[in-house]
Amino acid sequence: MVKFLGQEEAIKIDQELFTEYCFSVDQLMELAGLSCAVSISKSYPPSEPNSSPLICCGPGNNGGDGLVCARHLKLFGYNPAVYYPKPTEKPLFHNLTTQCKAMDIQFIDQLPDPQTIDAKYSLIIDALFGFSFRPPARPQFAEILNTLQKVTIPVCSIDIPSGWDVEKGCPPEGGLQPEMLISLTAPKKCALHFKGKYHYLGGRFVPPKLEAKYELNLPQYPGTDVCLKLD
Ligand SMILES: NC(=O)C1=CN([C@@H]2O[C@H](COP(=O)(O)OP(=O)(O)OC[C@H]3O[C@@H](n4cnc5c(N)ncnc54)[C@H](O)[C@@H]3O)[C@@H](O)[C@H]2O)[C@@H](O)CC1
Ligand SMILES: [K+]
Repeated sequence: MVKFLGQEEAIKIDQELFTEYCFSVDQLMELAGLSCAVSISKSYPPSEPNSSPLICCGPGNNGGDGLVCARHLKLFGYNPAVYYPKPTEKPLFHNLTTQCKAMDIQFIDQLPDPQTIDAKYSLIIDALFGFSFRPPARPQFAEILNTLQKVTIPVCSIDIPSGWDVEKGCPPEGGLQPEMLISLTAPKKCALHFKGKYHYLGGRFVPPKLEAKYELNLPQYPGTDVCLKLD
């Protein structure tokens, strides 16, 4: 069985990819975001009427995956919009935002109320927080999560359902219940509590020696695919 990572282990693997293997964040983020877009296209094909995902991006690298994913979804024929309430100053994030805007992806300044979200969009892509999140969410994001909990369109979470404890899962007071989860690199322990329909693995960039060192026991990706549906 594939290994479900604890928070510290996920952070350690991430660090090792950058230090020992000399990947840049841009490289891994591009592969992660692409695998998210491909996974989403398999579960929610762009040919379905009104294929307008709203990608909610947080302040860290999980948000960056969301921006990359938005760009690829646009190329796949979707009409994505982005909500990015706390943009990061770093050049990488500035570039990703510029690329999206240059491709006519709409950025919205305010998150509408749940009813308006349901009427305007087909899917929420939750790229708010990944494996570095520590609950509880601070007020600005607690409010955003509270709104997203009330929408009835499906939610697809990238790496971690935002607001969840990376290891223990959904907080006792309630949280997002995504229909789809895309685990990147390897699933984290919270994914054991995921009850949605589609669980994908993406981020096909783990060097075999690193996989062996951490005994990730990753399933075999089919052929040249960048993602894989887990049972
Ligand atoms: N090596 C990997 O596995 C890769 C990871 N990537 C992505 O990077 C993610 C991890 O990114 P980061 O380490 O930047 O962290 P996150 O994106 O998980 O979040 C960090 C940000 O959230 C804020 N934050 C943390 N707790 C908060 C709270 N309680 N309330 C409000 N804000 C809070 C922090 O201040 C920081 O700005 C992964 O989950 C994955 O999506 C990919 O981009 C590329 C490869
Ligand atoms: K997320």
